[in-house]
Amino acid sequence: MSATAYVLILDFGSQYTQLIARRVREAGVYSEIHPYNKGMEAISRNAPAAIVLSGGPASIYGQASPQLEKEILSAGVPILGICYGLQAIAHTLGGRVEPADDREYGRANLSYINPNSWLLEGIRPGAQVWMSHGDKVMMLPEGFEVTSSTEDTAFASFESPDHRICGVQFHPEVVHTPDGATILQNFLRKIAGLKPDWSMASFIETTCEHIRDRVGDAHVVAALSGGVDSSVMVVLLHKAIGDKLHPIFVNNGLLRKNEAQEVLSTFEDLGVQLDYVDAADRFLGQLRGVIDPEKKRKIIGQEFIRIFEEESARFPDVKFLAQGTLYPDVIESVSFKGGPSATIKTHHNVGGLPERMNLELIEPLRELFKDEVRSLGAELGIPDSILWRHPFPGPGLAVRILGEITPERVAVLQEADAIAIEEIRKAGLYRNIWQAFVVLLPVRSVGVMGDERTYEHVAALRAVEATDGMTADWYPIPHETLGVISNRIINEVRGINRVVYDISSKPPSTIEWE
Ligand SMILES: Nc1ncnc2c1ncn2[C@@H]1O[C@H](COP(=O)(O)OP(=O)(O)OP(=O)(O)O)[C@@H](O)[C@H]1O
Ligand SMILES: O=c1[nH]c(=O)c2[nH+]cn([C@@H]3O[C@H](COP(=O)(O)O)[C@@H](O)[C@H]3O)c2[nH]1
Ligand SMILES: NC(=O)CC[C@H](N)C(=O)O
Ligand SMILES: [Mg+2]
Repeated sequence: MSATAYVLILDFGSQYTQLIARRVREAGVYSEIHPYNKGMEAISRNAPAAIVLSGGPASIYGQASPQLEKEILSAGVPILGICYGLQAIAHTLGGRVEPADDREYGRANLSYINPNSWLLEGIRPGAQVWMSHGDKVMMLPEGFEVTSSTEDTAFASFESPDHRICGVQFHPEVVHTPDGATILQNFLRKIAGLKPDWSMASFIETTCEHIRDRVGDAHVVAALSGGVDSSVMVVLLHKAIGDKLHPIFVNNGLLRKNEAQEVLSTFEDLGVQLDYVDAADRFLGQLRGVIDPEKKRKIIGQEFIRIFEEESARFPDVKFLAQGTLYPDVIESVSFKGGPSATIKTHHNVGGLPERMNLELIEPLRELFKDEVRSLGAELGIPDSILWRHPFPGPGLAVRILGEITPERVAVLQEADAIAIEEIRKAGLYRNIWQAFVVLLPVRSVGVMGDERTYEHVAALRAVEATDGMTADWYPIPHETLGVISNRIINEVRGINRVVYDISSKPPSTIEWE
């Protein structure tokens, strides 16, 4: 994205890092998230107009805690430290950070605001802010000025004499800090002098330019599932490089009922030529006897890549593989060294990739969230019927059949899932729900059907609401609809005699069961 002024966000492992990126984009400025220890590398590659240091779970004075690269502070770029980021600035410049006697979590109010503050311009004393810290700055670096305090925290924010380095102990990126957007705007506009000129339209333009530069005369194969992300990615790349793009759609035998036919006809209508690979036997063969969820994911990730490599031999000069990877796929799969965020599950398209791969990756949506991808898709003119499909994971029904995957179990789950979705659509709920599906449990229970004893599988219905999939709550489908779904599944699908409803949120559960 070399032509665009951007904000470099250095991630110290906060749960909110991705929210910072969003807020910056919402303020009309492009941003990129990099690991905390790769800041200088990013700066030397492409100088940012401003830097934000995220929060993080560690204590800056602790052994092996993620440290701020000292040169960042003298790079001449305006810097905003948030929570751990503020503590890192104070610690690195000779201030003092210590464990607090009174830890502060949740609501707090700024009892004092320094009228000289550039960052807090327009914010009134008493403003609510959201806190989440157990450590405190006890002494400021030389020359720095305190710009606000709460009852428990003397140094709730500070600024350097020239106002270009500042920090806030509270979290301006969360909605519970009502003035957070103003504070971030003050930083971006007043302190860093950035203009709000980033939009989805400019994203399309710069991304296309960037892809054309990178690809040159080479050809690109694209992994297309027919889902939201890869459909948007394919249309974007097609705009950038035209016929040098070869989308490949793989039937891994783990798709939903009739999905392969539907995807083929949708893209035929859109006038996009697909390379269709029916590899159901290959995937199901590899997965035989495997029950460990992480093993399933890795096997599927590797098999996908092998197929893409094999297929790419059918086209001339293929050097790249394009995928519809999004930011949440990355953050939940990767944990970088010394750091902070944990691996939750290996998304097949990120951590599931084999170590040696002959194709270079192109992932133009890697920094975006699903709702942003949907608005990008709308900007590209993609129909709502594609953009508003529920997300469906690449490993497909493999992570919804707990225990061993067999062709019979796949068929049972496909039927049950199709009934649930059909009834959810009929009830007019499809678009209110982020994702709904059925999970087949490796548990059997006793039932009675037509005076006969049955001993069959239990199915779980899951429906969640979310905006980006990073957090989610279970969706309250009305009892009447639940009743119809359960009734139809038990009556129409042989092999299931009991349906339960999953009422867990994420966290502490996840959306998929594996
Ligand atoms: N059956 C498939 N054939 C080819 N590529 C696939 C397939 N399934 C997944 N992929 C690749 O893996 C990526 C990640 O899958 P993921 O499910 O997150 O995205 P999606 O399918 O494009 O969108 P959605 O999240 O809406 O389902 C896809 O963007 C695509 O590049
Ligand atoms: O393409 C994908 N490959 C995967 O390996 C994968 N695992 C989870 N998901 C989807 O990601 C979102 C969050 O899921 P979890 O709460 O289960 O982690 C939900 O939308 C999941 O469906 C995946 N998508
Ligand atoms: N949210 C944060 O960044 C917390 C920073 C640090 N771990 C503390 O507890 O004070
Ligand atoms: Mg998908």
